[in-house]
Amino acid sequence: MSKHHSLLQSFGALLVLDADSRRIQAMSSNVAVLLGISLPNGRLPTLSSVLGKRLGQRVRYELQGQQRLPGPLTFKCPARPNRFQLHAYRAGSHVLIEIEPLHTLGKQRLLGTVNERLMRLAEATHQEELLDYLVIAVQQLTGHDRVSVCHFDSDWHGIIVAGSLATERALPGAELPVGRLPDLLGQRFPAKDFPIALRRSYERHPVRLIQDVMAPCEHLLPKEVAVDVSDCFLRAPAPERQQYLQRLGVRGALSVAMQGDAGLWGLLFCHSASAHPVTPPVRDAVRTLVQMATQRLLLLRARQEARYLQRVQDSLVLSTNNRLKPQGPYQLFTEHADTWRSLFRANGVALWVKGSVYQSGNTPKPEVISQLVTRIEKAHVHSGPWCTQETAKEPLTSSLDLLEQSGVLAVPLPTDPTQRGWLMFFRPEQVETLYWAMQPSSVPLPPMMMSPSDAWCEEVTGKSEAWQRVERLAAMDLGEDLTLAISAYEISTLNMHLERERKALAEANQRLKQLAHFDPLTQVWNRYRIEQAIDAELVAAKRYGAAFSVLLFDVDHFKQINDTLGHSVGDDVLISLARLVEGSLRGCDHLGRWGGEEFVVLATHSNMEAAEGLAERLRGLVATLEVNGLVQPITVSIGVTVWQPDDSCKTIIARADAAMYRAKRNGRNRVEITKKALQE
Ligand SMILES: Nc1nc2c(ncn2[C@@H]2O[C@H](COP(=O)(O)OP(=O)(O)OP(=O)(O)O)[C@@H](O)[C@H]2O)c(=O)[nH]1
Repeated sequence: MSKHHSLLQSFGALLVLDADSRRIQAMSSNVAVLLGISLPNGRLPTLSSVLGKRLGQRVRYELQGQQRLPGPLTFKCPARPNRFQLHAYRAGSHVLIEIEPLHTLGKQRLLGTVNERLMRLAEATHQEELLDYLVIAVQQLTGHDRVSVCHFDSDWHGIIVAGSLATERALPGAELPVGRLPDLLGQRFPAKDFPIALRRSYERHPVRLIQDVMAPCEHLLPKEVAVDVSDCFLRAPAPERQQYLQRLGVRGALSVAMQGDAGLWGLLFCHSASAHPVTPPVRDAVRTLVQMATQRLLLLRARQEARYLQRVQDSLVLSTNNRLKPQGPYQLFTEHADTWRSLFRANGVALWVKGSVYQSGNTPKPEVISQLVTRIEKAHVHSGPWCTQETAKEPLTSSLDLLEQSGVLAVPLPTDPTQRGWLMFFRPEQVETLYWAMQPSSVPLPPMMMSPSDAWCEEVTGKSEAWQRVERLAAMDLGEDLTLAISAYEISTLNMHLERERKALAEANQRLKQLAHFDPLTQVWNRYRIEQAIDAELVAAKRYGAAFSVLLFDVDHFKQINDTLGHSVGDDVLISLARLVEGSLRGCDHLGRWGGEEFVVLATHSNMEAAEGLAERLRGLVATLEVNGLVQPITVSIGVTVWQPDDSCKTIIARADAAMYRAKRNGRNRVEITKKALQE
């Protein structure tokens, strides 16, 4: 325990009891004076002689099994006109009772004032308005010379973001106003002014009141009792804190922590150049106002961030739009780069996808962007964004020629498992002048003496504006959306290729089928296909007894046509004949080219009589055929047979063939039939 911990500020008194809250084991040296009681010489008084029997019992009773009393208790001492308030709580193996005098300011009136101010705070719609109102309200309540709100940045430097000064009061007859402290608005305090121990202590005890930095301290008597008074309101400020406040010209101080959702957001300071008493109700009221304002502040910031994220969300139409009409990275980039630049307050944006670089605004050269991608890709393996606001000092970027860009925010796009894409935003250098109220370690001592009210000035160069947490979050959202959009495009392109290939395959299959089943010259079934059809008919006939017939016909003197008029006329004859015959058949009958100038007709559901009739009809039809260059009529000789049980394709064709030869032998241009099975 440091030495100053056994010293207490004189505006209140402290009693140290045993763990049962029965006996006083130590107390501050001012108890008798503060409460107006006389104490026995040389030994410690009883608790009831200091607090009265009833109050002592109450404290003991209410602290049983508890760490602290739920709230302060007030009491009166017969020798004093005012009332007192006490806080009781446990500290190690002791119970501590802190006693403070209550002044005569009407509590009721204070409550009304505080309520009215709370209402006003709750109505604030902007951070600036809220904090301005807070400092004015607190200043009016406490009457300190200067009330300021100090906000911590990510390096724990403090910046004064709101301030209120007392309106100048002149002493009667004096020319100069009293209690003048300089305005600190916009000035900074270095992180070393807020060491971690100090910040921790604010987290435990949000309120710190020092009524008079210079006031002599009260000792704890007897000194041998080891008491931890670090939780005490009344603990005396550490000597270094005292010196610090004195350097600031401050004698009376009240400070209240503003606790954010991620640690200490800032502090509210009340400073006076002279000693400044603050009554417990006022101190509690300030604490309530600050807490309320902090809540409101967090809410306003959360709303502002939500609005920003919503704007980013609204710009994320890519994934839905792109599903309907997929766009490639280039189109997406050209369409949206301007919006992205404005949302991320960047003056350049670049997209790197599979070695291609798309750029908009002020960006480094494409080859530099590619180099940067290679470096980040190696050094930054996780999926979050990477950023710097000081490219010249950042090892990854310091040797790259990023032109005037000092800030980079890069978001990985996992479009491909082996090679991620990157979306990058660039911000230029933003030269900034910082005013330090207390000298930071980064600024050398000023060349000339400065008055305490002057600030140290620091010119910050080589840095861009910082990338806010919400901007980094939004960039991740955008990165995910863009990844989806690019993937959708790649999938649709792949599908298009697949579809094209599928069509080509289907066409090839179709051609193959054509080649396998159709005669290339006449486009009627080929021999293979007509044999298949006859086989199928044979199976059906065997099972159901449905008779069918086969007609085999051959063009008469076809050789002569070829020889006299040429092969191409011969081809034309075969083509025209096949078309004519096929066109005249029933849907259930089939024509096939058997070979050369021989054709087969498969007539289903057909007996001999019907088949003979069909053959005669075809013979007559063929005779009407006219072919360019041919004078004489074309005739055919047709052999007809009908299905017999135990037929095979071979036997039925052989019978038709025999009939056809008979037709040839009997003078051509005629129909012959073979009814019975041929003799082997
Ligand atoms: N132009 C053409 N001629 C073919 C085709 N296939 C076979 N030929 C010819 O058809 C002729 C058939 O002649 P032959 O078997 O002697 O029969 P033909 O001259 O019709 O006499 P008959 O059948 O006895 O009336 C041959 O000269 C074959 O070269 C073809 O695809 N195109």
